[in-house]
Amino acid sequence: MNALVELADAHVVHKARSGGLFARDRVYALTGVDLAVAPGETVGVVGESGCGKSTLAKVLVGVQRPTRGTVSFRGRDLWTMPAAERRRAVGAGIGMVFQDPSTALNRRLTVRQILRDPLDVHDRGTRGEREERVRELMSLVGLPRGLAAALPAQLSGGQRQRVAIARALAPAPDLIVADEPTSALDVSVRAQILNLLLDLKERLGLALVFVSHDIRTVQRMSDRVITMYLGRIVEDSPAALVTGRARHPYTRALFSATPGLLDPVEPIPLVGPVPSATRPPSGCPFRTRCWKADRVCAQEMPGFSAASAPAHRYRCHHPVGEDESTRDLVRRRDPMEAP
Ligand SMILES: Nc1ncnc2c1ncn2[C@@H]1O[C@H](COP(=O)(O)OP(=O)(O)OP(=O)(O)O)[C@@H](O)[C@H]1O
Repeated sequence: MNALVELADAHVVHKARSGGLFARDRVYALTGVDLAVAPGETVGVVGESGCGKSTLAKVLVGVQRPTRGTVSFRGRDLWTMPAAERRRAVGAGIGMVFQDPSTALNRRLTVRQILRDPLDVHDRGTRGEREERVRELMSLVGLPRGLAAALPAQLSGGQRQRVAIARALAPAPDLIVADEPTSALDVSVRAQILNLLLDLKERLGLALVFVSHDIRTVQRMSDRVITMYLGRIVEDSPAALVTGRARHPYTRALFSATPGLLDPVEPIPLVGPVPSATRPPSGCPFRTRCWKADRVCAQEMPGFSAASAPAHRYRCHHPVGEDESTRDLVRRRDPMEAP
Protein backbone atom coordinates (compact mmCIF):
# COMPACT_ATOMS: atom_id res chain seq x y z
CA MET A 1 0.00 0.00 0.00
CA ASN A 2 1.27 3.47 -0.85
CA ALA A 3 0.11 5.46 2.12
CA LEU A 4 -1.15 8.98 1.68
CA VAL A 5 -0.04 9.92 5.15
CA GLU A 6 1.97 7.80 7.53
CA LEU A 7 3.05 8.24 11.13
CA ALA A 8 5.98 6.20 12.38
CA ASP A 9 6.64 5.99 16.12
CA ALA A 10 5.03 9.41 16.62
CA HIS A 11 5.18 10.89 20.11
CA VAL A 12 3.82 14.20 21.34
CA VAL A 13 4.82 15.40 24.78
CA HIS A 14 3.44 18.72 26.04
CA LYS A 15 4.40 20.79 29.04
CA ALA A 16 1.48 20.59 31.46
CA ARG A 17 -0.89 23.57 31.14
CA SER A 18 -1.57 23.98 34.86
CA GLY A 19 0.74 26.26 36.77
CA GLY A 20 0.22 24.40 40.04
CA LEU A 21 2.20 21.83 41.90
CA PHE A 22 2.98 19.81 38.80
CA ALA A 23 3.82 22.78 36.57
CA ARG A 24 6.89 21.02 35.27
CA ASP A 25 4.99 17.87 34.45
CA ARG A 26 4.89 16.53 30.98
CA VAL A 27 1.72 15.40 29.27
CA TYR A 28 2.20 12.30 27.16
CA ALA A 29 -0.45 13.11 24.57
CA LEU A 30 0.75 10.63 21.94
CA THR A 31 3.08 7.71 22.48
CA GLY A 32 4.66 5.56 19.77
CA VAL A 33 1.88 5.83 17.19
CA ASP A 34 2.28 3.98 13.89
CA LEU A 35 -0.52 4.62 11.43
CA ALA A 36 -0.83 4.66 7.67
CA VAL A 37 -3.86 6.07 5.85
CA ALA A 38 -4.37 4.78 2.32
CA PRO A 39 -5.96 6.75 -0.51
CA GLY A 40 -9.74 6.56 -0.41
CA GLU A 41 -10.12 4.84 2.96
CA THR A 42 -12.04 6.06 6.00
CA VAL A 43 -10.29 5.63 9.31
CA GLY A 44 -12.36 6.24 12.43
CA VAL A 45 -10.67 7.17 15.71
CA VAL A 46 -12.34 6.41 19.04
CA GLY A 47 -11.37 6.64 22.69
CA GLU A 48 -12.32 8.47 25.86
CA SER A 49 -11.75 12.17 26.37
CA GLY A 50 -8.08 13.09 26.63
CA CYS A 51 -6.76 9.91 24.96
CA GLY A 52 -5.03 11.91 22.21
CA LYS A 53 -7.54 11.86 19.34
CA SER A 54 -7.24 15.57 18.56
CA THR A 55 -3.48 15.44 18.96
CA LEU A 56 -3.38 12.61 16.44
CA ALA A 57 -5.53 14.66 14.06
CA LYS A 58 -3.24 17.67 14.42
CA VAL A 59 -0.15 15.57 13.79
CA LEU A 60 -1.77 14.08 10.67
CA VAL A 61 -2.47 17.51 9.20
CA GLY A 62 0.97 18.86 10.02
CA VAL A 63 -0.07 21.52 12.53
CA GLN A 64 1.46 19.68 15.49
CA ARG A 65 5.06 18.62 15.18
CA PRO A 66 5.73 15.28 16.85
CA THR A 67 8.28 15.42 19.63
CA ARG A 68 9.69 12.19 18.23
CA GLY A 69 8.97 10.04 15.18
CA THR A 70 8.07 10.96 11.62
CA VAL A 71 5.05 12.09 9.61
CA SER A 72 5.22 11.40 5.89
CA PHE A 73 2.84 12.74 3.30
CA ARG A 74 3.00 10.95 -0.05
CA GLY A 75 6.26 9.35 1.11
CA ARG A 76 7.97 12.62 2.05
CA ASP A 77 8.92 13.47 5.60
CA LEU A 78 6.90 16.61 6.43
CA TRP A 79 9.15 17.90 9.14
CA THR A 80 12.41 17.77 7.23
CA MET A 81 10.90 19.94 4.46
CA PRO A 82 11.37 23.72 4.56
CA ALA A 83 8.38 25.26 6.36
CA ALA A 84 6.96 26.94 3.24
CA GLU A 85 7.07 23.69 1.31
CA ARG A 86 5.40 21.81 4.17
CA ARG A 87 2.60 24.36 4.31
CA ARG A 88 2.12 24.08 0.56
CA ALA A 89 2.14 20.27 0.57
CA VAL A 90 -0.26 20.01 3.49
CA GLY A 91 -2.43 22.93 2.43
CA ALA A 92 -2.98 21.47 -1.01
CA GLY A 93 -3.25 17.81 -0.03
CA ILE A 94 -5.01 17.66 3.34
CA GLY A 95 -8.17 19.43 4.49
CA MET A 96 -9.18 19.76 8.12
CA VAL A 97 -12.70 20.14 9.48
CA PHE A 98 -12.90 21.22 13.10
CA GLN A 99 -15.43 20.64 15.82
CA ASP A 100 -16.93 24.09 16.07
CA PRO A 101 -17.55 25.96 12.82
CA SER A 102 -18.43 29.13 14.77
CA THR A 103 -14.84 29.52 15.89
CA ALA A 104 -13.18 27.89 12.86
CA LEU A 105 -14.48 30.49 10.36
CA ASN A 106 -13.34 34.10 10.17
CA ARG A 107 -16.37 36.09 11.32
CA ARG A 108 -15.51 39.12 9.20
CA LEU A 109 -15.36 37.30 5.87
CA THR A 110 -18.26 36.37 3.64
CA VAL A 111 -18.80 32.80 2.51
CA ARG A 112 -17.37 33.72 -0.90
CA GLN A 113 -14.23 35.22 0.67
CA ILE A 114 -13.78 32.25 3.01
CA LEU A 115 -13.89 29.83 0.08
CA ARG A 116 -11.70 31.99 -2.17
CA ASP A 117 -8.97 32.37 0.42
CA PRO A 118 -7.41 28.88 0.04
CA LEU A 119 -7.62 29.23 -3.76
CA ASP A 120 -5.74 32.54 -3.57
CA VAL A 121 -3.17 31.09 -1.16
CA HIS A 122 -2.52 28.14 -3.48
CA ASP A 123 -2.70 30.33 -6.55
CA ARG A 124 -5.36 28.19 -8.21
CA GLY A 125 -6.54 29.37 -11.63
CA THR A 126 -7.53 32.79 -12.92
CA ARG A 127 -9.84 35.16 -11.09
CA GLY A 128 -12.80 33.89 -13.08
CA GLU A 129 -11.88 30.25 -12.47
CA ARG A 130 -11.67 30.89 -8.75
CA GLU A 131 -15.12 32.46 -8.75
CA GLU A 132 -16.40 29.45 -10.65
CA ARG A 133 -14.71 27.10 -8.16
CA VAL A 134 -16.39 28.93 -5.27
CA ARG A 135 -19.78 28.33 -6.91
CA GLU A 136 -18.88 24.68 -7.51
CA LEU A 137 -17.80 24.23 -3.87
CA MET A 138 -21.03 25.75 -2.59
CA SER A 139 -23.04 23.44 -4.76
CA LEU A 140 -20.93 20.41 -3.70
CA VAL A 141 -21.80 20.96 -0.05
CA GLY A 142 -25.41 21.93 -0.72
CA LEU A 143 -25.23 25.66 0.07
CA PRO A 144 -27.60 27.88 -1.90
CA ARG A 145 -25.79 30.43 -4.11
CA GLY A 146 -27.64 33.23 -2.41
CA LEU A 147 -25.50 32.67 0.70
CA ALA A 148 -22.25 33.67 -1.02
CA ALA A 149 -22.42 37.18 0.45
CA ALA A 150 -23.48 36.03 3.93
CA LEU A 151 -21.27 36.29 7.00
CA PRO A 152 -20.88 33.22 9.27
CA ALA A 153 -23.10 34.84 11.92
CA GLN A 154 -25.97 34.92 9.41
CA LEU A 155 -25.82 31.16 8.88
CA SER A 156 -27.18 28.23 10.88
CA GLY A 157 -24.73 25.86 12.60
CA GLY A 158 -25.21 23.25 9.88
CA GLN A 159 -24.64 25.81 7.12
CA ARG A 160 -21.48 27.02 8.85
CA GLN A 161 -20.15 23.48 8.99
CA ARG A 162 -20.96 23.12 5.26
CA VAL A 163 -18.85 26.23 4.63
CA ALA A 164 -16.03 24.74 6.71
CA ILE A 165 -16.22 21.51 4.71
CA ALA A 166 -16.25 23.43 1.41
CA ARG A 167 -13.22 25.41 2.55
CA ALA A 168 -11.39 22.16 3.41
CA LEU A 169 -12.25 20.87 -0.08
CA ALA A 170 -11.22 24.05 -1.91
CA PRO A 171 -7.69 23.04 -2.92
CA ALA A 172 -8.97 19.56 -3.96
CA PRO A 173 -7.18 17.60 -1.22
CA ASP A 174 -6.83 13.80 -1.14
CA LEU A 175 -7.45 13.55 2.59
CA ILE A 176 -9.93 15.19 4.96
CA VAL A 177 -9.33 14.98 8.68
CA ALA A 178 -12.55 15.70 10.57
CA ASP A 179 -12.20 16.16 14.34
CA GLU A 180 -15.62 15.81 16.00
CA PRO A 181 -17.28 17.55 13.03
CA THR A 182 -20.80 17.26 14.42
CA SER A 183 -20.46 17.53 18.17
CA ALA A 184 -21.11 21.31 18.24
CA LEU A 185 -24.20 20.95 16.02
CA ASP A 186 -27.87 20.41 16.80
CA VAL A 187 -28.78 16.75 16.86
CA SER A 188 -31.20 17.39 14.00
CA VAL A 189 -28.45 18.39 11.54
CA ARG A 190 -25.75 15.94 12.62
CA ALA A 191 -26.92 13.18 10.31
CA GLN A 192 -27.04 15.60 7.37
CA ILE A 193 -23.42 16.63 7.89
CA LEU A 194 -22.27 13.03 8.33
CA ASN A 195 -24.10 12.00 5.18
CA LEU A 196 -22.57 14.94 3.34
CA LEU A 197 -19.07 13.87 4.38
CA LEU A 198 -19.74 10.29 3.27
CA ASP A 199 -21.23 11.44 0.00
CA LEU A 200 -18.29 13.76 -0.75
CA LYS A 201 -15.83 11.04 0.13
CA GLU A 202 -17.45 8.70 -2.40
CA ARG A 203 -17.87 11.30 -5.12
CA LEU A 204 -14.39 12.77 -4.82
CA GLY A 205 -12.53 9.57 -3.88
CA LEU A 206 -11.21 11.16 -0.68
CA ALA A 207 -9.55 9.47 2.25
CA LEU A 208 -11.19 10.48 5.52
CA VAL A 209 -9.94 10.37 9.09
CA PHE A 210 -12.94 10.79 11.32
CA VAL A 211 -12.57 11.48 15.04
CA SER A 212 -15.62 11.22 17.25
CA HIS A 213 -16.92 10.41 20.69
CA ASP A 214 -19.87 8.80 18.99
CA ILE A 215 -18.38 5.40 18.38
CA ARG A 216 -21.45 3.91 16.69
CA THR A 217 -21.29 6.65 14.08
CA VAL A 218 -17.57 6.08 13.66
CA GLN A 219 -18.19 2.40 13.10
CA ARG A 220 -20.93 3.09 10.58
CA MET A 221 -18.83 5.57 8.62
CA SER A 222 -15.43 3.91 8.64
CA ASP A 223 -13.55 1.13 6.89
CA ARG A 224 -11.19 0.81 9.84
CA VAL A 225 -11.55 1.83 13.47
CA ILE A 226 -8.55 2.87 15.58
CA THR A 227 -9.02 2.60 19.34
CA MET A 228 -6.85 4.93 21.39
CA TYR A 229 -6.08 4.76 25.07
CA LEU A 230 -3.87 7.26 26.89
CA GLY A 231 -1.99 8.35 23.81
CA ARG A 232 -1.53 4.94 22.24
CA ILE A 233 -3.27 3.01 19.52
CA VAL A 234 -4.35 -0.19 21.25
CA GLU A 235 -6.38 -1.68 18.40
CA ASP A 236 -6.79 -1.17 14.67
CA SER A 237 -9.73 -3.17 13.42
CA PRO A 238 -11.84 -3.49 10.29
CA ALA A 239 -15.04 -1.59 11.15
CA ALA A 240 -17.20 -4.65 10.53
CA LEU A 241 -15.43 -6.55 13.33
CA VAL A 242 -15.05 -3.86 15.92
CA THR A 243 -18.37 -4.26 17.73
CA GLY A 244 -18.39 -7.97 18.44
CA ARG A 245 -14.97 -9.31 17.49
CA ALA A 246 -12.55 -6.72 18.80
CA ARG A 247 -9.63 -8.39 20.59
CA HIS A 248 -8.62 -5.63 22.97
CA PRO A 249 -10.60 -5.61 26.24
CA TYR A 250 -10.80 -1.81 26.10
CA THR A 251 -12.38 -1.78 22.64
CA ARG A 252 -14.93 -4.34 23.81
CA ALA A 253 -15.71 -2.26 26.90
CA LEU A 254 -16.00 0.95 24.89
CA PHE A 255 -18.43 -0.57 22.40
CA SER A 256 -20.41 -2.41 25.05
CA ALA A 257 -21.15 0.96 26.68
CA THR A 258 -23.14 2.12 23.63
CA PRO A 259 -24.94 -0.97 22.42
CA GLY A 260 -26.56 -0.86 19.04
CA LEU A 261 -30.05 -2.09 18.43
CA LEU A 262 -28.95 -5.34 16.86
CA ASP A 263 -26.50 -6.52 19.48
CA PRO A 264 -27.75 -5.48 22.90
CA VAL A 265 -25.24 -6.26 25.61
CA GLU A 266 -24.80 -5.22 29.15
CA PRO A 267 -22.02 -2.63 29.42
CA ILE A 268 -18.69 -3.96 30.66
CA PRO A 269 -18.02 -1.70 33.64
CA LEU A 270 -14.59 -0.14 33.76
CA VAL A 271 -13.35 0.57 37.24
CA GLY A 272 -11.98 4.04 37.96
CA PRO A 273 -11.06 6.99 35.79
CA VAL A 274 -8.61 7.14 32.90
CA PRO A 275 -5.19 7.62 34.50
CA SER A 276 -3.52 10.99 34.07
CA ALA A 277 -1.56 11.54 30.88
CA THR A 278 1.13 13.16 33.01
CA ARG A 279 1.69 9.90 34.88
CA PRO A 280 0.72 7.04 32.62
CA PRO A 281 0.94 3.61 34.29
CA SER A 282 3.94 1.44 33.50
CA GLY A 283 3.49 -1.28 30.91
CA CYS A 284 0.05 -1.39 29.36
CA PRO A 285 -1.72 1.91 30.21
CA PHE A 286 -5.11 0.18 30.36
CA ARG A 287 -4.02 -2.33 33.02
CA THR A 288 -5.30 -0.22 35.96
CA ARG A 289 -8.88 -0.63 34.68
CA CYS A 290 -8.62 -3.97 32.96
CA TRP A 291 -10.19 -7.08 34.45
CA LYS A 292 -7.65 -9.27 32.68
CA ALA A 293 -4.51 -7.46 33.82
CA ASP A 294 -1.74 -9.30 35.62
CA ARG A 295 1.91 -8.73 36.45
CA VAL A 296 3.12 -9.00 32.92
CA CYS A 297 0.82 -6.14 31.91
CA ALA A 298 2.52 -3.89 34.46
CA GLN A 299 5.91 -4.78 33.06
CA GLU A 300 5.64 -4.03 29.38
CA MET A 301 3.37 -2.77 26.67
CA PRO A 302 3.12 -5.53 24.09
CA GLY A 303 3.74 -4.77 20.44
CA PHE A 304 0.98 -5.30 17.88
CA SER A 305 -0.33 -8.83 17.34
CA ALA A 306 -2.12 -9.65 14.15
CA ALA A 307 -5.57 -11.22 14.42
CA SER A 308 -6.63 -13.84 11.91
CA ALA A 309 -8.69 -11.28 9.99
CA PRO A 310 -6.61 -9.26 7.56
CA ALA A 311 -5.67 -5.73 8.61
CA HIS A 312 -6.69 -6.34 12.23
CA ARG A 313 -4.04 -5.66 14.88
CA TYR A 314 -4.13 -5.10 18.62
CA ARG A 315 -1.77 -4.59 21.55
CA CYS A 316 -2.72 -6.80 24.48
CA HIS A 317 -1.11 -9.56 26.55
CA HIS A 318 -4.49 -11.16 27.24
CA PRO A 319 -6.71 -10.49 24.25
CA VAL A 320 -10.37 -11.39 24.20
CA GLY A 321 -10.94 -14.64 22.32
CA GLU A 322 -11.81 -14.30 18.67
CA ASP A 323 -15.06 -16.16 19.13
CA GLU A 324 -15.84 -14.84 22.59
CA SER A 325 -18.97 -12.75 22.39
CA THR A 326 -19.20 -9.56 24.40
CA ARG A 327 -22.28 -11.04 26.06
CA ASP A 328 -20.17 -14.00 27.31
CA LEU A 329 -17.51 -11.62 28.42
CA VAL A 330 -19.94 -9.66 30.57
CA ARG A 331 -21.28 -12.90 32.05
CA ARG A 332 -17.87 -14.38 32.82
CA ARG A 333 -16.10 -11.25 33.89
CA ASP A 334 -14.28 -11.80 37.18
CA PRO A 335 -14.13 -9.04 39.75
CA MET A 336 -11.12 -6.96 38.92
CA GLU A 337 -7.98 -7.75 40.82
CA ALA A 338 -5.39 -5.08 41.29
CA PRO A 339 -2.52 -5.94 38.97
N1 LIG B 1 -1.28 22.24 24.16
C1 LIG B 1 -1.36 21.38 25.16
N2 LIG B 1 -0.67 21.56 26.29
C2 LIG B 1 -0.73 20.68 27.31
N3 LIG B 1 -1.46 19.54 27.29
C3 LIG B 1 -2.18 19.31 26.17
C4 LIG B 1 -2.17 20.21 25.05
N4 LIG B 1 -2.99 19.68 24.08
C5 LIG B 1 -3.48 18.53 24.59
N5 LIG B 1 -3.01 18.32 25.84
C6 LIG B 1 -3.29 17.14 26.68
O1 LIG B 1 -2.93 16.02 25.90
C7 LIG B 1 -3.84 14.95 26.16
C8 LIG B 1 -4.51 14.53 24.85
O2 LIG B 1 -5.36 15.60 24.44
P1 LIG B 1 -6.30 15.51 23.16
O3 LIG B 1 -7.01 16.82 23.05
O4 LIG B 1 -5.50 15.06 22.01
O5 LIG B 1 -7.33 14.37 23.58
P2 LIG B 1 -8.75 13.99 22.95
O6 LIG B 1 -8.84 12.52 22.95
O7 LIG B 1 -8.91 14.69 21.65
O8 LIG B 1 -9.76 14.60 24.00
P3 LIG B 1 -11.26 15.13 23.75
O9 LIG B 1 -12.03 13.95 23.26
O10 LIG B 1 -11.68 15.58 25.13
O11 LIG B 1 -11.17 16.25 22.76
C9 LIG B 1 -4.82 15.45 27.21
O12 LIG B 1 -4.32 15.04 28.48
C10 LIG B 1 -4.75 16.95 27.06
O13 LIG B 1 -5.07 17.60 28.28
